[in-house]
Amino acid sequence: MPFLGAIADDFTGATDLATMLVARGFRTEVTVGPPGADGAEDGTGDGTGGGDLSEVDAVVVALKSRTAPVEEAVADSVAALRALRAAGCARFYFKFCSTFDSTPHGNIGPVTDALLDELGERRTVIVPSFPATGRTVYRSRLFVHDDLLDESPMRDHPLTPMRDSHLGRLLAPQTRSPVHAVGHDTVRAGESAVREALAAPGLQDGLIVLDATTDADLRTLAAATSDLPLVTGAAGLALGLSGPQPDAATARARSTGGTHGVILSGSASAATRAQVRHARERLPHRKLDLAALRADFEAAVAALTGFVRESWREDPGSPPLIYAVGEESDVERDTGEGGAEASALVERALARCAAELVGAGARRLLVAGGETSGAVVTALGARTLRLGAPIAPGVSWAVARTHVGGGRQAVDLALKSGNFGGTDMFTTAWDVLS
Ligand SMILES: Nc1ncnc2c1ncn2[C@@H]1O[C@H](COP(=O)(O)OP(=O)(O)O)[C@@H](O)[C@H]1O
Ligand SMILES: O=C(O)[C@@H](O)C(=O)COP(=O)(O)O
Repeated sequence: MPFLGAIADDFTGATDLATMLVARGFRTEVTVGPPGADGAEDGTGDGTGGGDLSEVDAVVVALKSRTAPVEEAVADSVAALRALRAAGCARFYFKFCSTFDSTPHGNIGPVTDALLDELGERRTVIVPSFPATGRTVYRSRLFVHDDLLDESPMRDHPLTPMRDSHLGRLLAPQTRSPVHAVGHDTVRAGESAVREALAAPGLQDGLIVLDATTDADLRTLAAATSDLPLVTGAAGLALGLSGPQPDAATARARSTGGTHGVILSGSASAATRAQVRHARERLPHRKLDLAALRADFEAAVAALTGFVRESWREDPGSPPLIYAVGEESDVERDTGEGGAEASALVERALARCAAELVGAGARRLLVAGGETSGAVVTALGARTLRLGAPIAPGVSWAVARTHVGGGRQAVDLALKSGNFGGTDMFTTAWDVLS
């Protein structure tokens, strides 16, 4: 029976948090949408990602709510919370992005307010820090490696441009709750000091931004907030939680053992572009040809899947790469029709390739990019992912039960956030499966 229920505002964020939970000894399942909705539990209980929730310690609901209209994000998050409570969860975690991706309208503030209302609670903490991926919070300012958030590449994010780094100022226009802060001096002084700070009469109501610059700080914060029914943050805070399994190995789902692999990258992030360039030197690869896809979508997809099948025949040990962006200039930047059309076309093409290739025998899929991952998981008809071997901070393999073309197939699937992973991830991720 799950104890911890989490709500993640995007797909890669869900597997990021789930990666951390498995490392902490929680058998963890990611559900696409609320558990129980649309057949999310298929009741097979066969350990391939479609089992019943009595076999897991934590459930992470993957939503697509980060940039959805506020009302939709709130409604989806509250529905997820209700489903998690109905599944037996007693503690809750709202996972948002470690770069606090949001606009002055939301969605982090309104969703947090709504979850508190639903639980009948008056306060929670805000902890985006995740030092393993370079995100730290000091005096309420969010850093991305050496840069303040608003001086990092997030400054020019197309959907959620982050033009401030002060979490109190970012949150205030989004929430009807008062916003407070507990600074790093208190956090460094340890769990009792933080508990004492949180016990202050002025902090019984509202959203409390907590500083953290190291993993040790996050362990302190997790311990000091263990009695809060709801916490919020990136995945870092979960490193201070302790699951019921004796170790991570016991908590992990076993790989399907399938062989043929493929990498599908729709991400335009700097980290992914470096991974693409590294892989191009070492793996069979094809770049998506947007003109060809526009001219004859079916023929262009068939050419790509044909290339992958041919690569498998020639060298079954080298997973081919299909990618959209190798250099920044590959992105069609038109803000009007052209840009929207290009990104939708790329998502549609990679999603179709994924479905066709699983039909053709692909059993290990590494997908780069949050939006891309959402499109691929949807095309594969996967309703649950049972987390397995870790690849890098925030990225793991998972066992997904796919429903493609009337057939059911368990595959190993890794969803990589654009910003995560070392340069050699596309060539080394497979090692932990074998
Ligand atoms: N050449 C391109 N031109 C325009 N949009 C593209 C191009 N290649 C990929 N995209 C789109 O960019 C978006 C990337 O978002 P995502 O998959 O979340 O990864 P990331 O956030 O790491 O860039 C997707 O919608 C994808 O379809
Ligand atoms: O917390 C994080 O940074 C990630 O889990 C995450 O949410 C990243 O989002 P995308 O870069 O849009 O995949």
